[in-house]
Amino acid sequence: MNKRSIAVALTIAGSDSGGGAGIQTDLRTFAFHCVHGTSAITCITAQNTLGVTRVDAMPKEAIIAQIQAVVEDIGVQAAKTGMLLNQDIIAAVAEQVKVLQINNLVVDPVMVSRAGAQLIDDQAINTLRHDLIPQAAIVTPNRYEAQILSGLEITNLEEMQTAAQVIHQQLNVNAVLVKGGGMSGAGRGVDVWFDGDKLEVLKTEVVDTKNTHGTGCTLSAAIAANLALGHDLWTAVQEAKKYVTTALQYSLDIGQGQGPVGHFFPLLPSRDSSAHFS
Ligand SMILES: Nc1ncnc2c1ncn2[C@@H]1O[C@H](COP(=O)(O)OP(=O)(O)OP(=O)(O)O)[C@@H](O)[C@H]1O
Ligand SMILES: Cc1ncc(CO)c(N)n1
Repeated sequence: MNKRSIAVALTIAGSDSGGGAGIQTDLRTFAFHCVHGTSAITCITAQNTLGVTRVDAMPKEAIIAQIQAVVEDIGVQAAKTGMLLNQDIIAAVAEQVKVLQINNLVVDPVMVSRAGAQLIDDQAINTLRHDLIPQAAIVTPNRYEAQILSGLEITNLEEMQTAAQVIHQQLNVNAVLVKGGGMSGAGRGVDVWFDGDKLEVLKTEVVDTKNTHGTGCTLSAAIAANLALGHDLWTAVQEAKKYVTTALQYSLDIGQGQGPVGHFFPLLPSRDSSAHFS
């Protein structure tokens, strides 16, 4: 049998039982980019469109074993991290990224939900800041995470731009994308990129939907997928931004709360960009 060559990406993240964020969304995003998805599960959330009802952390040895099993045999061209939950897990992941020399790492610093609730404690944030983020090709904080990482309040586009520059400098990270999903008014859905050279505003149309669960995971997974395919970082970010916008246009109206973004649009018989699933 012929061996086919395919790009491989790894997601190090939590499981979302509702299928809208975390590992489930990451693997779907990889698949729809024609990238083979591998995973290291950090925690199991009991979650649906209404929220998270329980979180169980995986033992750190199990997380390390998953990463080693994938990288030492299969190898990965890119990776992303999502929900890492606690300091022990963050430290273990940071150590593996270093030892196994995982390149093209996208760090989605999952710390605060879009609604503004802090998900991990201060010690964990410190370890994220010092041990993991400096190893990233790009870090993708949302508005609230960018506030924590920069120490600045963010209420408008100008403050997003300042925060991106401060994070770049203070955390010694290659590139920063401050995401504007949590902004109101004209800033909603506008992201800011800074790589120490170019300060860019990424803008697509605002999608008017309540079903935005998994936008951050989809964006970071799509950046990783594009990096695995060999695109440069700036191209990967632009492509990923377009991808998440389309996924929002095809978001799924399931459950009683905030439904997830939709990844199935390439499979639909007739694509109507104004259509939402219902
Ligand atoms: N209504 C919207 N219209 C257009 N783009 C949006 C909208 N909501 C979010 N986005 C985009 O989705 C991407 C993810 O940003 P967001 O700020 O939602 O991340 P997050 O808070 O990490 O997401 P999550 O809800 O998965 O935790 C960004 O590119 C953002 O601009
Ligand atoms: C498992 C998981 N990862 C990330 C997020 C952030 O959207 C979430 N809600 N759940």
